[in-house]
Amino acid sequence: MASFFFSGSSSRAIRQAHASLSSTPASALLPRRQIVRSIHIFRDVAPLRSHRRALLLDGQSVGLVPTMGALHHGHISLVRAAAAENSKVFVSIYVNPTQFGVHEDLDSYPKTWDSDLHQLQQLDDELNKDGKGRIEAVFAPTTKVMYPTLPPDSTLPGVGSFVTITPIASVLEGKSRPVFFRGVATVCMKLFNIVEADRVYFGQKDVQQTVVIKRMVQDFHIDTQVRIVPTEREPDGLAMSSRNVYLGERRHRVGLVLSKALRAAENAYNMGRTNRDEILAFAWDVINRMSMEQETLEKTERALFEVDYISLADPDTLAEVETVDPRRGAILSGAIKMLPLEEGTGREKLGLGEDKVPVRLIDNIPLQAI
Ligand SMILES: Nc1ncnc2c1ncn2[C@@H]1O[C@H](COP(=O)(O)OP(=O)(O)OP(=O)(O)O)[C@@H](O)[C@H]1O
Ligand SMILES: CC(C)(CO)[C@@H](O)C(=O)[O-]
Ligand code: BAL
Repeated sequence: MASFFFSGSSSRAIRQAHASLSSTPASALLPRRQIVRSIHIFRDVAPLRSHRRALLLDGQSVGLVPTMGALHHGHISLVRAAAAENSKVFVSIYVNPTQFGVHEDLDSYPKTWDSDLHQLQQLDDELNKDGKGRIEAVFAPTTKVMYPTLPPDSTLPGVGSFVTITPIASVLEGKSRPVFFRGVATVCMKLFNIVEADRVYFGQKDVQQTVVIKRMVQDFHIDTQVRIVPTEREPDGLAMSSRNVYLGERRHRVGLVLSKALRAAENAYNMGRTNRDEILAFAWDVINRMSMEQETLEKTERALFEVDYISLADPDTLAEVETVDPRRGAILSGAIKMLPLEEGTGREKLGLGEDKVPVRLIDNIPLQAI
């Protein structure tokens, strides 16, 4: 049975974390004496580093899974992938302010610390039984730890030490979220420097993030290998995402339009089409039909959405392509914004925040090279 061990934290942080843990039914179930092993929780850099150094001297390999918490099956699949090829897995949980624009959802970003720890603990018990690598540590830094000299700045051009990767970071997601990839690259550079992992794990769901991180690792000669793990989906096809907790059943059902549209375009490619307009027409057909259908419904029945982009792009540069070269493949991706519900019925299952929070959904499908 795994348990948690607070390593090198300030006493206040320890008390807070214990208070948080002790409120979970899971921690109440932990046996009092039979503690076989602990997952370390680090809040600061120095104790993590000395622990990491000991692992290095002991010949252990380390995989890092960066997250913003609110863990779901997508995150769990990343941890599984890390445990399959490293003896020790570090999971970071940190909601990084510099990747949120000033009007974005930093304040409402879901935080589920107790459930996150519980899931990691359960997974670690399972990994132990299967003889796989183990979850060694959770790194949950404070913002003062991550941004030690200046408070984090989400404005442009902004004040502080930043990593910028251009032009990849300015297209697609970067166009709508201009500070996003600067924040992601900056915090990942910090995490990579702190943990010095042999391998780092990212989800295909955030495809542009994977391209930015791979480029950063290459250009800055960071000594780690970047692994990309396939997108985990709900049974109906919706890509799992922490923000999905804000989708009630109506917005969830309508939000499926994105994965369906991308799937239709993928089918067109698989049937031999390579021309951009022809492939994307299949996606737009699905979207336009859903959009028109929603507009004809009553406010109590519909869920409106806005399309940000539907893209067909090169897998390495994310530059839009006119024709897919089947030897290279391509990335089909899209983003839509689910608008708040206008009127409820009083009978349907609502999401967190009663479906009043706008939700950005992103998804992508790699078109395979053949
Ligand atoms: N459905 C998924 N399948 C595989 N990996 C995923 C999935 N969702 C997220 N990840 C990966 O988990 C890592 C941490 O992501 P993050 O904590 O932001 O969760 P998220 O679900 O992407 O949240 P958000 O709602 O903010 O997009 C990233 O590498 C991300 O790509
Ligand atoms: C990589 C990451 C943890 C950086 O904050 C975040 O962008 C995410 O969760 O995908
Ligand atoms: N998964 C990427 C984090 C974000 O959207 O803020």
